[in-house]
Amino acid sequence: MSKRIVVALGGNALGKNLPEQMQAVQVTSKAIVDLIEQGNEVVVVHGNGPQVGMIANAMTELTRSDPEKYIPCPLSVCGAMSQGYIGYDLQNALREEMERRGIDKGVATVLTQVEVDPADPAFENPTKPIGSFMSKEEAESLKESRGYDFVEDSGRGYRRVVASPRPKRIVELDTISSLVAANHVVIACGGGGIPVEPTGNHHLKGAAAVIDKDFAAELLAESLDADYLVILTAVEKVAVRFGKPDEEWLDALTPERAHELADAGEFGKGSMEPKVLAAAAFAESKPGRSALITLLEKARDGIDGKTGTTIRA
Ligand SMILES: Nc1ncnc2c1ncn2[C@@H]1O[C@H](COP(=O)(O)OP(=O)(O)O)[C@@H](O)[C@H]1O
Ligand SMILES: NC(=O)OP(=O)(O)O
Repeated sequence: MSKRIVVALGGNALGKNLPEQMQAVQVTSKAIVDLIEQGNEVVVVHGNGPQVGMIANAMTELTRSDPEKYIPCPLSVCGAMSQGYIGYDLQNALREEMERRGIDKGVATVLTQVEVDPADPAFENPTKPIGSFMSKEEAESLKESRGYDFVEDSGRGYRRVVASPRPKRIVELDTISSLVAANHVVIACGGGGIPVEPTGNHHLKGAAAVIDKDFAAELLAESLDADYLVILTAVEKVAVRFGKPDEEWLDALTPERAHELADAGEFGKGSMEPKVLAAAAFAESKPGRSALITLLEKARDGIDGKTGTTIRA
């Protein structure tokens, strides 16, 4: 039976540079078009951690090269740039894959703003890893020279961390909804959405943050009354005791169990934890809704119930 599916794609699944991204979106598009071919309505949300970090770094280098000539670029604008260039590649790869399979559907990227609360405590406690992975020494040197915060990210190296407030409202929701209703494939809320704060006079002010795309995808899935939230990442299943000799991969979780395990610190902060919490929130938001966390290449098998971790009430 056809379902409305919101697919959240990990930023790390999009490659580390432009040529890698170009290749990665081919694989990604095959997985997504598989779902479209089965008759599902698909809305795509992508991450931007590595990409927004790279853009912010490039813009900072530019300003440092000539502070008279180049003014600093806000993180919200770096987020907007990442939505544009990831959307550009993803939109083209999806269009090409659909054309190859004879699927006649439009595909559009909606530059999406997402409201956050300026009083969100996340602004005082940066947790969102962005940019490339680096050694402890490199991280310490950048902390010293630029004042950035760093964290060790799930055994893969050190990464800069920035504030990651919870998404409150999707500004362009009506536009996204109209495109979905008109049977288009929509790419929206990229990088969790451009974080903005309402000012009370119609202006939306960019916030210095990167929203977690799993939480934004959850909000979008609820707002569009989707049936299924599919979070595609670099592991096939969620684990307990992840990376330890007695690691155990999980086929299924209830939202209650997901919360218990998150409280026990089983999931990487800023990596697996937001995915599990977003999946649990969606599964408990309305009877019949469920979520899946799996490997990008296994999306179809996951939806067919053959793999992945399913979160269902
Ligand atoms: N308990 C866990 N189970 C599985 N993976 C985990 C767990 N804790 C941390 N991780 C890490 O989280 C990663 C997924 O997060 P991340 O790479 O940030 O996602 P994204 O695909 O959105 O970029 C996995 O590849 C794995 O290294
Ligand atoms: N914005 C965001 O959540 O990006 P990642 O998926 O790359 O972490």
